[in-house]
Amino acid sequence: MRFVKGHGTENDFVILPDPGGVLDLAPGTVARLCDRRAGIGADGVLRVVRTKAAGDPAAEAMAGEAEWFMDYRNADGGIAEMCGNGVRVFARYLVDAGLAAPGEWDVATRAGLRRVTLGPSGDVSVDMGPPEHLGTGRASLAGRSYTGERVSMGNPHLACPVERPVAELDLTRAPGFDPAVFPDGVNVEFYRAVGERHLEMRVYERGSGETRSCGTGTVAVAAAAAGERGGAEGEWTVDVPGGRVVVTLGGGTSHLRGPAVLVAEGEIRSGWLAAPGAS
Ligand SMILES: N[C@@H](CCC[C@H](N)C(=O)O)C(=O)O
Repeated sequence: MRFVKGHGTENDFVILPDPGGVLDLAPGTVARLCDRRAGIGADGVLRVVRTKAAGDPAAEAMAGEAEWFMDYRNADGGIAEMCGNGVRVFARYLVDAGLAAPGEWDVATRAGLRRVTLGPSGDVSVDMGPPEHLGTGRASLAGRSYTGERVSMGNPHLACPVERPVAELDLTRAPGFDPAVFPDGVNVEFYRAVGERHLEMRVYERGSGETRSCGTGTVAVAAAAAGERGGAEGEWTVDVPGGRVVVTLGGGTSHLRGPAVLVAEGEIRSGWLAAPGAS
């Protein structure tokens, strides 16, 4: 099976081209592919499938509007509704592979259609839809409790403001949260203002652990920070361990812009896929 490796601000993905939807992507297979020692290594998998062949009625209902469906999986094999860096890398892959033209078009995702804008090379921008503010929530980390804003970007986030530099946080363990408040789990972001409309952020992602960036998370923290300042719309810069993205809030939606890089491509040995360790 062919694969491509890519990343958006070092949030990295194994891209699996499966236009006809023939691939049986079991959670264990995804986890093995994402394993950084025994597999290729990544924060998640992007299966590139034609919307009409996605094998999911909700996805196939978008076939008239989007040719391609982003079937995103977390590193643990679990399914997530949306991935902001993933959709940008997905779009870059489609253009690079000649499967879509540079310009503006919709990608189908489990969270609905997402409009991407890209040239033949360079940054990719995506309309992420309106951040949904759901009130406050709490997380715990290293014996401390944090209050944040619950934000849905199609997937669940808890955006927690902190006073100290985010580099000082210990994210080697998962933050605690109340499963009654977050029955499907949650991506927990910690952010701090470092300038005017300028934030730094670290994240512990549901299903992937600490990653070096989370696109939906950067929009969630920008939306939370804007909410604290009375709904400040416009451009927000968000620094993450893997680089920098720009979030624009306004017009009843949000946009995420940043790099999307294809790094390598190759062939996954079919013997390894069938029986890892045996080939
Ligand atoms: N890294 C992604 C988010 C991936 C999904 C997330 N872990 C979840 O389970 O919701 C991004 O760039 O948005």
